[in-house]
Amino acid sequence: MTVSVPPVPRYVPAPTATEQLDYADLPIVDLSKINTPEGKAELATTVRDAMKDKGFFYVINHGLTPEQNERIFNVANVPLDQVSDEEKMKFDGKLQQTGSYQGYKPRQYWHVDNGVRDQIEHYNMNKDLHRKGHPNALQPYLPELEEFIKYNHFNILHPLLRLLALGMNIDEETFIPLHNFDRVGETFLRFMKYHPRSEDDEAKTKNVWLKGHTDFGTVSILWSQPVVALQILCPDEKWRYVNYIPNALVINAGDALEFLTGGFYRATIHRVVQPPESQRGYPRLGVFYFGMPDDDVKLSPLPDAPEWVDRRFKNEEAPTMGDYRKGRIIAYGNSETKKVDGKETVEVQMIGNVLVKHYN
Ligand SMILES: O=C(O)CCC(=O)C(=O)O
Ligand SMILES: [Fe+2]
Repeated sequence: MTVSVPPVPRYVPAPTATEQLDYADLPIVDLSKINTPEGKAELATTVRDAMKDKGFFYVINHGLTPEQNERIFNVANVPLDQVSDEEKMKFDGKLQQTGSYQGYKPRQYWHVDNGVRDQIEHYNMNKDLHRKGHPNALQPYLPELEEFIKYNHFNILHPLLRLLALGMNIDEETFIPLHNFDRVGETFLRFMKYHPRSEDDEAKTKNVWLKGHTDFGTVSILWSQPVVALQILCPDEKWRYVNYIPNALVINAGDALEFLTGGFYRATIHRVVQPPESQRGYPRLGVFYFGMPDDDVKLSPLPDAPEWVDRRFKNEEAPTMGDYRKGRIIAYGNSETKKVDGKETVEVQMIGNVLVKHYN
C-alpha cells in the first residue's frame, strides 16, 4: 500500500473449524503465473476448465500479503461495528427502492423462509467510492479502500476476465472494455457480517442463512475467511462446503458472464448455511468484490460466443446490465417467488424477460 494506514481496531475471527466436512474439490489457480506467456496460456486452460467443471475456484498469489489481508478485514469491521445505529440509518442504501448496492443493508431486510428474516448486515461501496458519502468512522480508511478497490479491479478482475476470454479462444481484451473503471456501473466492494441466529430461526429455515442463488454480475471475488458456511450446488445436486485457504480468493461466475458467453460459462448456484458446531455463536465477516459490466452493456451473447444451448432469452430481449441488476436487487428477498412443480426447494421469479431461480 502506498497510502497512509491509520490504526484500526483488530478484528478477531472465529477459530478454524475442527470438523471433517464434505468439501467441494476445487482447483487452485496460481495467479502469479500470468506474468509469463507460457504461464498465462496454462492458466487460461486451468481457469476455463475450473469454471466449466466446478463453477468455483481458488486464486492464490494474487499479490496482497497475509498482513494486507488481515488489515482489510480489520477495516471491513469498522462500518459494521464502529458506527451507531442512527448513523447507519443515515447511510441506509434503501436497496429495494434504488436497485443499487451502495450503503447499508440492515438486518432483517430479506425474507428467508417460513416468516424468518435474515441476520445479515452489509456495507456496500461502489467502485467509485466518491459517488456517495460514508460514515465518519470509515473516513480515515477511504484512501486505502480506494487502493483496495483498484487492486481488485485491475489486478484481479481484469486478469481473470482476460483468462476467461483466452479460455474461450477469443480476443483476451473482449471483456475489458465492458468493465470500465470510470464508467457508470455497479461493480462494488462489500463488507458483510452474518450474525448468529436463534435455534428457532435455524429450525424454521433448515439452517439456511442466505438462500441458494446465482450472482448477477460476471465475476465475484470472495476474500477467503475462516467461518465455513458457503456451499455450492455440485453437478450431482449435492451441496458441498467451500473450504478455507488463508489469504486465498474464492472466485465464481454470475449471470452476466453466462449471458455474454451464451452459456459457455455458467453462473454457479451457492448458498450460506449455519457454520459447523465448532464455529457456532461467532459472527462471520466477509469481504467481496462483485464485478459486473457497466450499466449500459446489453447482456446478449457476444458475436464470438458459441451457440447458446440452455438459452435464457431471445437476443433481442436481452436486458442491459443496469436494468437486470436493478431488477435483481429490488426483487431479492422481497417479492413473490413461485415453487417449481414437484420441486419443493426451487423457486422462480421473472426479472424482466429473464427467469431467475432461488434454491433452499
Ligand atoms: O458469504 C458468502 O460466503 C457468500 C455471499 C454471497 O453469496 C453473496 O453475497 O452473493
Ligand atoms: Fe452470492
